[in-house]
Amino acid sequence: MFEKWIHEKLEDEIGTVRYNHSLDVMKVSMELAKLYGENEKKAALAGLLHDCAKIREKRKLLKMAGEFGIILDNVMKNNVELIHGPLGAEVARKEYNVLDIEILSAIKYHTVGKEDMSLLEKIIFIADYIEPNRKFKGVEEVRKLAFEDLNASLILAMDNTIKFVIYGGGLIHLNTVKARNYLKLEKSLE
Ligand SMILES: Nc1ncnc2c1ncn2[C@@H]1O[C@H](COP(=O)(O)OP(=O)(O)O)[C@@H](O)[C@H]1O
Repeated sequence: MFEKWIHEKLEDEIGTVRYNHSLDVMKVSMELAKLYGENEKKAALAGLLHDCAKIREKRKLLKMAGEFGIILDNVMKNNVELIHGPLGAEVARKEYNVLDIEILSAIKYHTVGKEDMSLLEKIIFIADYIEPNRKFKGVEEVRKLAFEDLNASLILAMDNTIKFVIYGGGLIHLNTVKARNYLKLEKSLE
């Protein structure tokens, strides 16, 4: 769907398993875009590139974040895996020539979310959570809900993630708390 070099570079950078996950996220993102009236091509590109900075080596991740001038908050310093969102937006812009700020923002916030998310941000967040190879407990319910009530599916996914992180003794990213609270308030006004 996109130029061959994009696919080749992506697979080379993040490995075949992550690349295949990205293709699945791309497909689900397009389905959701069609259902909820978002631009399918934008959803496809954001879905494809959402993990473009998913680098395993902690040192390389931190080095790149430094080079791109990304300011790390305490939660990101504690769990460097979370850096791949904001770093991904920078990599997508500089290395994959993505200029669309809505796509870049969807990549940036795909793991932790943010307060008052756009439709595209919501779609990429939930597509990453429900793509067909995700097998964890509770995913079925979120998967079903995503096609019936997008906001409700996001709340459930965020609740699950918050519980999962607490269970593992980790730090919850504040964006996720803000995103969840905003969605809950929004829902109560529906
Ligand atoms: N909102 C959050 N706050 C803190 N940690 C989180 C949050 N969301 C995800 N994490 C943690 O960050 C890591 C990466 O998450 P994610 O990118 O969703 O994983 P995956 O590799 O399955 O795509 C996981 O270990 C997860 O526990």
